[in-house]
Amino acid sequence: MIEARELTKRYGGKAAVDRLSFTVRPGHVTGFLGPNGAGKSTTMRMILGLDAPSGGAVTVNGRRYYRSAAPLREVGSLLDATSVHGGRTARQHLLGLARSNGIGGSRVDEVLEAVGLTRVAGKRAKGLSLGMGQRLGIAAALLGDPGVLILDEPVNGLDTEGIRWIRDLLKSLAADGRTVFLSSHLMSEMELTADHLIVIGRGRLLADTDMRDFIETNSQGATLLRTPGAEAQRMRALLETAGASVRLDARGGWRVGGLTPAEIGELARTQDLAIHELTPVFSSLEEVYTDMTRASVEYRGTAGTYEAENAEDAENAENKEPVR
Ligand SMILES: Nc1ncnc2c1ncn2[C@@H]1O[C@H](COP(=O)(O)OP(=O)(O)OP(=O)(O)O)[C@@H](O)[C@H]1O
Repeated sequence: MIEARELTKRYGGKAAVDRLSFTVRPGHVTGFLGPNGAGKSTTMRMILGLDAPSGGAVTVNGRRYYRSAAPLREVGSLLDATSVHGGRTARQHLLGLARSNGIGGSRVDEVLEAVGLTRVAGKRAKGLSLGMGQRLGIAAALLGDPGVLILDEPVNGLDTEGIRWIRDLLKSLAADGRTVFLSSHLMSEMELTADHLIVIGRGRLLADTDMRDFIETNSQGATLLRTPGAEAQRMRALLETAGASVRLDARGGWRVGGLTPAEIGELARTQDLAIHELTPVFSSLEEVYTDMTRASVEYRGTAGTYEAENAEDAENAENKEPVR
């Protein structure tokens, strides 16, 4: 269990983390979301005792983590997979960590096997691919068989198979009763992996909520509509005339907003148009998250005029209560 209470970190005059309170519970995969610069890494570093809070406190299993006698047995973390001595082999790297934490050498072989690096265990870290380096970081996090895992962007650099592997791994670790806390900018992956979410923006809590509740409560209701190809444009025109928003859905068919499925069906009947599918759909995590954090985006490409566009949004967001 990780508990943050009024956790704050200031750099100069600026609050990178601003009175953040949340609890990360065992038995769940908790996703930690926020735009670039929102304060995720700073929060994780404070949990691990690598940065000192300017105010408030954060504990792991009720204690400040840096006071732990056998840290790797309590918390496994992956913050930066490239922070490995390039001249050491994968096995040497893990053996060094194991020794300094009183962990036997046989565990090193177990975790190498678990992350699929046994074949390259004798290879120097600087010769490992991005994905292999990421797996080595995950192996180090698992080394002490810890009850709490804190992973900053663990799928960074992993291929499709690797992403699926880590999804299954994290879910099974949570199902074993461990506390799993991870950040990622890959929303589609987060939607599949996490069952709870903590969302921050500009260092402040925006939401601390169950994943399904978050999506269902904040979704713009819409309907997926499929019609025979020959009638699609007539159907679209009919819906738009009735005031609906209609756009192509990535899965094929139209995504219709502003009308209920029953209203769509009745409209189609008036023009004798056939319907092959009419399914209520929720927004994706990405859509809900993008709406929620729009005001908190600190770094944005120049195609959007951020300062002017968001000044008012940001003010409104700061006065909002977090979603719980
Ligand atoms: N050592 C530091 N000195 C000064 N400012 C810092 C320092 N570390 C972080 N910051 C600032 O604190 C804010 C939060 O940064 P942080 O890296 O925690 O965000 P993040 O949510 O992890 O971002 P990203 O998604 O880009 O990794 C940013 O404005 C960053 O510039």
